[in-house]
Amino acid sequence: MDIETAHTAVFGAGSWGTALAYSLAKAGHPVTLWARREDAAREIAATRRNAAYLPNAELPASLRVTSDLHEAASGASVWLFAVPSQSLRSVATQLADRATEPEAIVSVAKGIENGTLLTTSGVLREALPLAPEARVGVLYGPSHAEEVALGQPTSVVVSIPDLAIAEQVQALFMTPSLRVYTNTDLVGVEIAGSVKNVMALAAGMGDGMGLGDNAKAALVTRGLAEITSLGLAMGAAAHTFAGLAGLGDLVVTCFSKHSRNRGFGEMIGGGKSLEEAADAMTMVVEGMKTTASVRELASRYGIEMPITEAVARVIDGESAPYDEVCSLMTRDPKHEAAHLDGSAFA
Ligand SMILES: NC(=O)C1=CN([C@@H]2O[C@H](COP(=O)(O)OP(=O)(O)OC[C@H]3O[C@@H](n4cnc5c(N)ncnc54)[C@H](OP(=O)(O)O)[C@@H]3O)[C@@H](O)[C@H]2O)C=CC1
Ligand SMILES: O=C(CO)COP(=O)(O)O
Repeated sequence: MDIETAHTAVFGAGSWGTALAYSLAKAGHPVTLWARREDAAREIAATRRNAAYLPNAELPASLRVTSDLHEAASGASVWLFAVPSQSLRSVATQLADRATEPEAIVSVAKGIENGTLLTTSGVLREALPLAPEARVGVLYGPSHAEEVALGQPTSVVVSIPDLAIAEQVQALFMTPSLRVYTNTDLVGVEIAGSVKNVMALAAGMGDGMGLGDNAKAALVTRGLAEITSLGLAMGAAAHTFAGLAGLGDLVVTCFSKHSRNRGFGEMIGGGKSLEEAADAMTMVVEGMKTTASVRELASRYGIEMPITEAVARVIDGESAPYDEVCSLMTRDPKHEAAHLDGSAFA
């Protein structure tokens, strides 16, 4: 891939797809942004702004926008999927016939598909069977779109099985304000980046209930223990959970004012019903559906995930956030590193 001329198709014109398309275009790379609605594509193209999802970025004139999926894919060396994880399959399937064309296929959607329990690269491998598996991966890490659009320093990680391709994608996305690392532990990066949304819902509930910094620090730490134990059981490398997709993304999502997952949790913790909170959201809250998938994965791999269970019970309307805090605090005593020594949470 010639980094200077490589054309990227960004599928999904929400906040993250728009921010990444903006970053690439501003760096001088050819980019086409696909929006599923024709009116949205027309408005973005005409105003050079995505008023609904990322109003602060003025999109370069070079950035093409279309609602025609095949037009967006045409001639692209990199396919970047930026639609919600539960919609990824339906979008990718439409491109199945031409999946041999791109040199890299990258998901930035963070979630675990309901039913199949697949991570997003797994969904792409199934939806695009003609694509060589070594070219399919993810770009994850602590990266709120609003800050990327402002050029605030941000570091992310690209994970694609073929390291040479990962390094090309790394070079393509690198700018002075967007630093990209590589990591070949795809399952670890995806589990870390997806399960953190469950923890961010819990962090937000704590914020809504007025819990303090001690509680948030404990949640992040024990949340990371849960994520790590699930990831290790699924074959991930331990170092990933201390990296950008692990600790990095967990911290930013649990603390940031920009996080939709944390914000949604805050409304629930503050006493809003699930319906009221959903009505107040205009953007995707991935953790809501991913929680059910993570709960099933925990059961499949025999991993105890008490925070995930607590979030799932609140989402299912089986209990209230404060009751779950009390239950978590009064569980049986444990060794802090039980999840690392193979004895699991006996
Ligand atoms: N925002 C961020 O800072 C970051 C987001 N991510 C991840 O990126 C993914 C996308 O999130 P984000 O851009 O923030 O989401 P937004 O809620 O900002 O936008 C969602 C976008 O997806 C489109 N969309 C929704 N449903 C479908 C569908 N069924 N088919 C096709 N397109 C659809 C929406 O189109 P329409 O307007 O027509 O509904 C909209 O363009 C998520 O997995 C998220 O976790 C990752 C890192 C950072
Ligand atoms: O993944 C993200 C930041 O890295 C975005 O998180 P939210 O979806 O909670 O806003």
